[in-house]
Amino acid sequence: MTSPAFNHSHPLSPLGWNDSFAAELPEGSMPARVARVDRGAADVLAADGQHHITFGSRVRKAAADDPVALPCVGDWVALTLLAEGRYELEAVLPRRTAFVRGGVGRTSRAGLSGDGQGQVLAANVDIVFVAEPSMHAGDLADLGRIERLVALAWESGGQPVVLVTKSDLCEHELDGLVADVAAAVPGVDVHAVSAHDGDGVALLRTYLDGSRTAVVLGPSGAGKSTLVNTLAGHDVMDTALVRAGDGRGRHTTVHRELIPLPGGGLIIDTPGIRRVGLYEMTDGVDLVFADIEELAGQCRFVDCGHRGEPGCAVLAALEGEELTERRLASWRKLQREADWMASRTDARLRKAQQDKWKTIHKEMRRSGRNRP
Ligand SMILES: Nc1nc2c(ncn2[C@@H]2O[C@H](COP(=O)(O)OP(=O)(O)OP(=O)(O)O)[C@@H](O)[C@H]2O)c(=O)[nH]1
Ligand SMILES: [Zn+2]
Repeated sequence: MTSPAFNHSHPLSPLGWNDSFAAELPEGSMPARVARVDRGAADVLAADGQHHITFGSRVRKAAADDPVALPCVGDWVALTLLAEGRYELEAVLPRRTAFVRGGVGRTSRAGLSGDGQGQVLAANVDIVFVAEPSMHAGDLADLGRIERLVALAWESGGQPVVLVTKSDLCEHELDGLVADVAAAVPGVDVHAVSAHDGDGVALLRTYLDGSRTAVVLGPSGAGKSTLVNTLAGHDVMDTALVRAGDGRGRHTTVHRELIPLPGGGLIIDTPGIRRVGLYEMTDGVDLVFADIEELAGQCRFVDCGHRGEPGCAVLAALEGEELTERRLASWRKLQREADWMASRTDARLRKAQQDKWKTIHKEMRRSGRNRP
């Protein structure tokens, strides 16, 4: 990730504003960050406080063509002052990262274009905390679920950080568990945290240095709310202190989804991002399973299915115990899901699959195999 020169003196710096966004701001407009979106209108945080604003005609038109163009929480937007003295949302500045649900082609990056079906759940998220409880209903942390959510995090363009939560409840050797988790997500930081003991919480804050924006993904009961409340220093679901970049904000009780933290940095917390499952996932899967992808590249046959073909490097690694059965199965499962997801949205692939099935059905009719 590029880290543009940071202008600490700008009143919006605490909300994550930086030179790379500033370079995209249309002349004569005012920057603001979207804290919440509600049917054609948004609550935004600007240097002079919070505004409730409507979308301009250009934004409405773009969104009608492709919902991915709709402003979403975390977006940086350009406001223009209308003659009657109120602001209007004139443009969404290019997103650096985005969580996009469905409908986006393989080639589009960070939600910049779609096929008319996609929805952006959160934008400009720098850090994706993946929370997985150390113990879950008597079971140890679920590695498969961690792999899936980390793949999703890579896919968004953000940096994943895995948190083994509720570490105080771990009935096994915690260091061993953290090592197992780390082995499942090469290149990703893994930390044990406990909101109850406060263990690891200070470390979490360091990821938000430089006014970064984070989300917390994870299953129900992983302790996401507890962590967000701990970082916010209060119960964010009840009242929120609306504070503009310069600290001169007003106090309101509006529930916002973009939460500036007292220690610096921001958290985006929405029902959609909490329920994030496995959406479009292609690059992300490749990154989480970079080790297997590399092995697969060494197989004798380029189209090796790793199911017993001669010269298969993947199965050799399995035999040599460099690779576990669990991890190979997890890779196959996520790849199947990723292909299926892509096939739903990639019209060309969809057509190819239809043709394939047509051929198969034709074959079946010819051979009489579909008859009882
Ligand atoms: N022992 C222990 N319990 C915790 C910890 N963090 C959270 N809990 C408890 O775990 C339960 C679930 O925590 P939540 O923060 O509501 O979990 P969540 O991930 O937000 O769950 P959903 O809202 O269902 O998505 C609550 O009863 C918390 O008090 C921790 O570090 N240690
Ligand atoms: Zn192979």
